[in-house]
This record gives sequence, structure tokens and C-alpha cells, in this order.
Amino acid sequence: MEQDKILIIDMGSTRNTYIAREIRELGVFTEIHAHDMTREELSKITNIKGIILNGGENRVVDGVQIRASEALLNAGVPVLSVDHEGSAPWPQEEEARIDKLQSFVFNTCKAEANWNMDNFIAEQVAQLRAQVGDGKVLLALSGGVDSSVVAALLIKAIGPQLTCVHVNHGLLRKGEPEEVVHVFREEMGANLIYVDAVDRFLDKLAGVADPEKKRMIIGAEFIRVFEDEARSLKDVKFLAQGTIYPDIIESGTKTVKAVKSHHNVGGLPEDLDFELVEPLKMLFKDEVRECGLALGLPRSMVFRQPFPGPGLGVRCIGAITRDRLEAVRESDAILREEFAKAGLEGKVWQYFTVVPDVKSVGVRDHKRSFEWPVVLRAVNTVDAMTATVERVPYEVLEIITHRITHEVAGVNRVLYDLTPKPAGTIEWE
Ligand SMILES: Nc1ncnc2c1ncn2[C@@H]1O[C@H](COP(=O)(O)OP(=O)(O)OP(=O)(O)O)[C@@H](O)[C@H]1O
Repeated sequence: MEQDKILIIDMGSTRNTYIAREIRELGVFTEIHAHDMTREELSKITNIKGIILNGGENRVVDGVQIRASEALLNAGVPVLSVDHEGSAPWPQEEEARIDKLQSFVFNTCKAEANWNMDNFIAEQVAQLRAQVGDGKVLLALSGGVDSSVVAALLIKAIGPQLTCVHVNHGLLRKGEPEEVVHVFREEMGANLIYVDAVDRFLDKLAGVADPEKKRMIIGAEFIRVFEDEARSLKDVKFLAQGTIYPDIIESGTKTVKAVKSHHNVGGLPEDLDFELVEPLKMLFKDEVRECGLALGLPRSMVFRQPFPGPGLGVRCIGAITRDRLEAVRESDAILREEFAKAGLEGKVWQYFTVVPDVKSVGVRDHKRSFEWPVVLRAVNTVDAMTATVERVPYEVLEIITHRITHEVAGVNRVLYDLTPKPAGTIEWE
């Protein structure tokens, strides 16, 4: 069944996503669009039941106050004008706001609460089949939440026409490449190409201490490895990407300049001219997780902690060496294991270990040792702009310290990073 839709029109509000989410929580699908939508753009969207003009402080763009297009005003569906400032004030209290939205969406627009994951998946499967036909689709599968959910959706829609490429660049967490291969190849029956590019990446990174250079090398090398795989496959027309709604919104709207550029597998050469397939581009992160669960992905994958693109490479501070990288990977695995045992998994936003390139004196087997420290980091954040440090129980820290100093080669100290953001950032590089 086609879902009913309410369009949120960005008239300079910074709260478009909030209102979009509030209506989705009422069970009605929403999309955020620009104020100057044309009749043609509008005609491509089916089942529009109502339009909300969402005004706010950014209503003046390049010296001109923006207005909703004629197409929007004459769309033939109810229009609600909402302003977070003067003219049409919007209630501050959540309850009053939800009442107003509920009344508009259900009484005025007569929308049905038919937005749910099963309907979303059914609609996406139909759309993917229509878009792709009998063409071949390629997907770079990191094992992160977004690309994993895209993979699961495509497997359901067009199974054998999909090829996934998982690149092991040596900077993944312990057990991750194995889990990706197991879940997708063995459990879900996907065509999965596993590329062992560990030496290729680590050789390129040898001796490079500058964090920006490290990131650039990892990004560029990833494109090269992926390009090699893409060229070796014949007749691939489509490239699937795990673009999600915040990626699009953060790339900037017409009233707000870009917060960050939209990442994903950008930078492929022009002759590899794929048509993009982006089935999650209208979902928020928690909806992506819900979708993943509904498609049968394991919880460990769906609720995976955020992990930086360059992986453990930015937690092995300075020039990466294989032995210190192993110390990061092994200590990270111990930290995750002990957090899970202590009931902190799913409670703490992000936790990991860092191994700086310094050594200090210690004692091992009655002899003087000269080894690295492992830094533990565990933080909570709502928007990643600020972060607070988790007050991990002392006993848990002691267990972790004991295990790391006894089980991880080359480590004789464990430190806990007590710095909130600001002054520190979440990651160390
Ligand atoms: N090791 C890898 N193997 C294959 N593809 C990868 C790998 N790392 C990244 N990618 C691809 O690049 C995209 C962007 O990577 P990034 O690390 O920024 O992750 P993301 O946006 O959080 O997405 P995800 O949740 O899928 O990891 C991924 O969605 C995936 O398609």
C-alpha cells in the first residue's frame, strides 16, 4: 500500500527535522522539501495529503525573504503555516504541539497512519525492482549500520543481481570482517567479494604521522581498491549507497549552508558512471536500525557503535605500526567485552581505546619493561557537538586494566580519559 505523505516545506526553520519526526511518530510519512518546489517536482510525489510551511529565523536568503512557490500553495491539499517566531506562533509545549499536528494531519488532511516498517520495506522493494529491472547493482559494504541495511534491503528486492564488496583495510575492529562474511554470505546468501587489502593499506600508511594525511591515504586507497573491483565486474549499471536522511539534510538546504559534505563512495572516476540506488535516503538513523531488525539483521550489527571511516587508523596515534595497531584492536575488544558484561553496552554512546606513540617504564616478570599505555575513552553525546564522560564504575575499570595489561602485547599501563568535549574531541585524531 502506498503511504500517505505530509510535506514539510523548509521556509527557513531550523526545526524541519523535529516536525518531520513528530509526524512520523504519529504514523504518517513526511518528507522535507524546499520552498521553491515546482509543479513537476510535486507531481512526482504520490499520496500527498497535506503541506506544512515551516517558517523560522532563516527566512531571508541573500537579502530576500523567501516565499512558498505557487505550485505548493495551489497543490490542492490543506496547507498549515507554522512559524517559530512571530506571525503564526507554534506552541512550545510538546503536548500542545502534538495536539495541533494530530488535528491537522488526521482531521484536516484525513491522512491515514499507515507509515510503518513493513509498509516501508514493501514499498522500497517494489521501487527497487522498478528502478533496477534486471540490471546489476554494486554495493560497498562496510559492515556499518547503513550499508548493512541497504544490503539486506537489496538482497530482499533483487538478491542475485547484487554484488557486495567488503574491503578489509586492516583498520576494522576485531571480528568485524568475519562477521560481515558470515552474516551476508552464509546467512543471507549474498554475492560477497571479500577483499583482503590489509598489506596494501598498511604499506601506504607506513611512516605517515599526520592525521589528515592518514585520512586522505585511507580514503583514496579505498576508492582505488573499490574501483579495481568495480572494473573487474562486467555490466554493472547501479551503485547502491547507504545515504540516510541526515546526510542529505546536513549537506545543506536552500536556507542553511552545508554543515558537512555528504560522504559515501564519492570520488570514483567519471567513466565508472553508475546510477545511484539510495533506498534509505528518507530514513532517520533510528528508523534505519528498525528497518535492519525487520529485515533480520543481527542486533550486534544494527546497534553497532558509531565508528569513524578511517577505523582504528585514527586510534593508533601518529604513524601506524602493525604491532601498535594490534594493541588498539585487542584492547578495544577487551573494553567492548567488559562493557557488555557490566551492562554498559547500549547505555554508553561510544567507547573505544587509543594507543599513543609513547612508551613508559613498567615491570613485567620481575624485569623492567618499556611499553605503550592504552587510553580508555567512554563518552555520551546527543548530537556529537558536545560530549560528557561516562562515570564508569571503578571496579569495571580495574578489571579492564588487569585484562589489558595481562593480555595485550606491548602494553604496561591503562589510562582513563576524563576530558569532555570541549575541550577534547571524541576521537583523538
Ligand atoms: N571497509 C569497507 N568496505 C566496503 N565498503 C566500505 C568500507 N568502509 C566504508 N565503506 C563504504 O563507504 C561508505 C561510507 O563509509 P563511512 O565509514 O563514512 O560510513 P557510514 O556513512 O557510517 O556508513 P556505514 O554505516 O555503512 O558504515 C559506507 O556506507 C560503505 O558503503
